[in-house]
Amino acid sequence: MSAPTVTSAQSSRSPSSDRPAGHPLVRSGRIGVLLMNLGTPEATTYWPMRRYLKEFLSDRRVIETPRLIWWPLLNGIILSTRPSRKGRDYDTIWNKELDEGPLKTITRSQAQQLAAVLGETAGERIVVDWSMRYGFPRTKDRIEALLGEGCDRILLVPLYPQYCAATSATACDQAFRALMDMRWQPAVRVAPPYHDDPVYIEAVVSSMKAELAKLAFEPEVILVSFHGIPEEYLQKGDPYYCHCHKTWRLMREAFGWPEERFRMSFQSRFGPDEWLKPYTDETVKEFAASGVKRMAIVAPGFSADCLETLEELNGENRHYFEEGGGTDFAYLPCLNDSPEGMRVIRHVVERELSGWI
Ligand SMILES: C=CC1=C(C)c2cc3[nH]c(cc4nc(cc5[nH]c(cc1n2)c(C)c5CCC(=O)O)C(CCC(=O)O)=C4C)c(C)c3C=C
Ligand SMILES: [Fe+2]
Ligand SMILES: [Fe+2]
Repeated sequence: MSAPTVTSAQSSRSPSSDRPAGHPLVRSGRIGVLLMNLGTPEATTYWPMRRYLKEFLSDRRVIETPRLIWWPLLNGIILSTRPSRKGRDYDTIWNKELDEGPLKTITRSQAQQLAAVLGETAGERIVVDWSMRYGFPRTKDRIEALLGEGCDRILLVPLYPQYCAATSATACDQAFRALMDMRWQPAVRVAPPYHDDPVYIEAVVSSMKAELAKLAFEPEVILVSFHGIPEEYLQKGDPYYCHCHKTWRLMREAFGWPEERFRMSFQSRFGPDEWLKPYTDETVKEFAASGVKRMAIVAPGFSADCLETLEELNGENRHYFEEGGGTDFAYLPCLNDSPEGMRVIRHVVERELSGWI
């Protein structure tokens, strides 16, 4: 397990002069910032993969199918076959040096870099940490660590530009569950989604332009791919589709390309239900079938590269395009811990800390 705490200082203040004899000393006066992402398996072998998928796919925010129907499916066919198959996919993108998924490596680096920049202005007052909704580091453990560091105010930052109950809300649920049995709860704020924030749009577009400038070809079409969700979640009121659509529209306007050359799609369909359309894999196959030879793909909904981008987009979908007759395929990386990516995280965090610092 990793040791994730990233602190910009070790000391804290306590209201000791107001404390009667015998009352326990609780450190206070500092502000915690918790970057929260999705999570990744601890290893690519069967049992760690199974534990990760079981935790993920048992989340009612992710799978809303009635338990009576879902449990036999999950514990029967899904958890006996998917761990090995997906473990092989994770093997292709695994960070061998640190023996972990790239999502973890990148999220840790984002937290470390954020701690460094906030430390320059706020000194010892701010403590930055990071946690995962599934697997490790656990949100509960990191919130307890922040309290131990003297944080009586915590800013929760779900690292999802577009809000979705299956990602942003479940990350917050996990944090709120940790607070439920605390006597002295910290004051808590939640950073809102940033799908239409000009700083985010500008960062995504300038990062894309820089990546495109490195290519030996100009794509005929750019596909903006977002992680999908079941269609039904949209009908039930989830704003995710609208957030994705707005991000795509603002990116296209900033990019200045017509709709036919700047397309949008949804990836990672799971199970037999209808998911948000158009599907990424079908769109890529259609491009190739209609004679497109050069394309680029980008996934602005992911704040860090992961299985869904490195393997599914840059592996699987590249293969579909080339197999269908395409000649040049470019995957444009996520913002990650790049200067543009850190500019976005810092901007969101500093804005949401206003009044606290
Ligand atoms: C089955 C339902 C799923 C929903 C709904 C869903 C929504 C959703 N997920 C992300 C971001 C990521 N998902 C990742 C992997 C992943 N997603 C699902 C299922 C759903 N996701 C599964 C089962 C998996 C694991 C891999 C697999 O078995 O296919 C990841 C990658 C994590 C990594 O370790 O690299 C991310 C990130 C979003 C943004 C989203 C809805 C908006
Ligand atoms: Fe997912
Ligand atoms: Fe996938």
